[in-house]
Amino acid sequence: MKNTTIFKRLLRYLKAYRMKVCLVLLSAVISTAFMVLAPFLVGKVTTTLFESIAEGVFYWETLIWLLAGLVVLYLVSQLFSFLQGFGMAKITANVMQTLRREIDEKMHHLKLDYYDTHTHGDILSVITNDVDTINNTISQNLTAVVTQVTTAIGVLVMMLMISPKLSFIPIIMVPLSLLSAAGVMRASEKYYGEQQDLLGKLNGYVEEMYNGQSVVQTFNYQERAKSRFAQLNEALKTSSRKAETTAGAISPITTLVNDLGYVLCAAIGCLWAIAGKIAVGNVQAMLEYTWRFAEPFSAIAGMIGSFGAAVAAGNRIFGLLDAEEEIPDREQCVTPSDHSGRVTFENVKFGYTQDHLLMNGINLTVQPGQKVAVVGPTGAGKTTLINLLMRFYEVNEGAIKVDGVKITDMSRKELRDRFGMVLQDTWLFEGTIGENIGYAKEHMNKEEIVEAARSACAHSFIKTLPGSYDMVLSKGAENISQGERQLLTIARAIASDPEIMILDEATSNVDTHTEVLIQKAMAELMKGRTSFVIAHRLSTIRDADMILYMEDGDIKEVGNHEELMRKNGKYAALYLSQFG
Ligand SMILES: Nc1ncnc2c1ncn2[C@@H]1O[C@H](COP(=O)(O)OP(=O)(O)OP(=O)(O)O)[C@@H](O)[C@H]1O
Repeated sequence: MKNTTIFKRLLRYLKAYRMKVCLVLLSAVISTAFMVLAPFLVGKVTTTLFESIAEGVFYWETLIWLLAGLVVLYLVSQLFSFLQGFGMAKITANVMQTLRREIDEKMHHLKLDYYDTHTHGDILSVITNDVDTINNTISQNLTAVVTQVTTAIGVLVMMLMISPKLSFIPIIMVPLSLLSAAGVMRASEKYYGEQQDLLGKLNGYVEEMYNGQSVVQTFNYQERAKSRFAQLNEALKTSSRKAETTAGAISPITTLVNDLGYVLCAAIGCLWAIAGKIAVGNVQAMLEYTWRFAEPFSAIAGMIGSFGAAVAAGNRIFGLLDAEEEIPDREQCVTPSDHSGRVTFENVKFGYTQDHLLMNGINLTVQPGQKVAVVGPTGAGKTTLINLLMRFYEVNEGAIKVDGVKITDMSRKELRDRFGMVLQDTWLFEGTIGENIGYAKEHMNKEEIVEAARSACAHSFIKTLPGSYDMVLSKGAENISQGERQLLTIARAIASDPEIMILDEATSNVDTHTEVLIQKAMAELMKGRTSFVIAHRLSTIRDADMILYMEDGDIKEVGNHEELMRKNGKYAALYLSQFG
């Protein structure tokens, strides 16, 4: 996306507050203009004092008026500066709230492949860091640009009013200092680029080595790891030193050029004052203005970096906001009258990418209450079958029906309400055990929660935990064991009482006793419901009503265990490879 397009889109968010933005900018202009007038009045005070001393008459009245004028100037300037800051903070807070709301809303409608192609850290960084970067740029730099431009114009006007000839010195010196700074800046940018690259490499290396500490030790890789780290660290030190020393020269160079201009202005001003061509106070005011004239230019140059960061952040935010969305639900959704849990696949074709079909025409009918086991080697398409059933992805051709209605004709909520899922990846949130079980359904009472836990064989272990159902689970439920986590997710699924269950590899990584408990709980969960079980361990699915053997995205064999064993095909080979 072009930088100008990003800026225009960002500015569009301010459109809703255009009146307020105008008032804020007007306040910034007024505050700065009053500030710019101050040195002129201070100069007048000096001239009056000088004349009083020279003439031996003290001009009290003029002095009091001038000082009172100064107080008013400062007061008005600070008042408008406060109004500007207050107004801008309110506007940016509202704009950021809108931006975050839009991102959040978008995330609920994104096509699932967005999550496949972007890491969680990346998406999180958009909603936090990138929005924050925009926030800082709008709140700090937008008004600062106006303030600095007003200052530059105001100071220039004042200098030209006081002494057009003396004004030539700062007018020439400022661009000269900026040009010399630009040369040094280009050199330092190169070193900064190198530094960022090396920093990225070092971070990546450290992460890899620390995460894989046990592997590093197993392979006795410590010494090589240390020497590689030392190499990267040394290179980073050199490029950081070069970047910092070059960048460090910018400020002394520009200050020196501006200081020379200042001295020149002072020398000429003094000579002219002695010759009576200019009032003493005006020389003082000119010196002050010379000083102030350089400031806006270096401030704006400093802001260019932050505008660059805002453009990069905007690019990422709009990249997310423009990402393709899932197809919306139909306006007139159909609600199946039947709640039996019948599932059919009719000539379903599907591919994750346009140019490659994974499934080439799946046909399947599952009767209500049947237990279907899906087996096959890794990458066979077992998870994909479930993803399509839950409508996480859209089929390319054909139709999937639940209780006689195409899933594309139902609302997603209606469809997903009919399903319960117990996955290997047990998702539990920070909260009490009771809340986690009750999450399945609104307004569950304590008895219903305990009943669900009993059916899931989870009640007895929950009773032994400190706090029982009120025990608070930590993030990722790290304070209970893997098996206990699985029993809790089964209890939650039982509590939700869905008509179709999906169970994915729920019994891995647990001890034998817990595995028996989990199998009992799962049997309870599947009772009277249509269920799909994805299992690698074939012992658990021998009693399935239907076994689907999948390979390369298609169903190669269908039947119950005895039928498939008699067939002596791929399922039989897989079974025999596990049980001899
Ligand atoms: N999000 C995705 N984008 C692109 N390709 C994918 C995606 N998910 C899976 N695939 C590919 O589709 C094929 C089927 O994957 P799937 O996850 O359904 O297999 P699986 O049978 O569940 O495997 P496993 O037993 O290892 O979990 C694989 O070749 C896989 O690489």
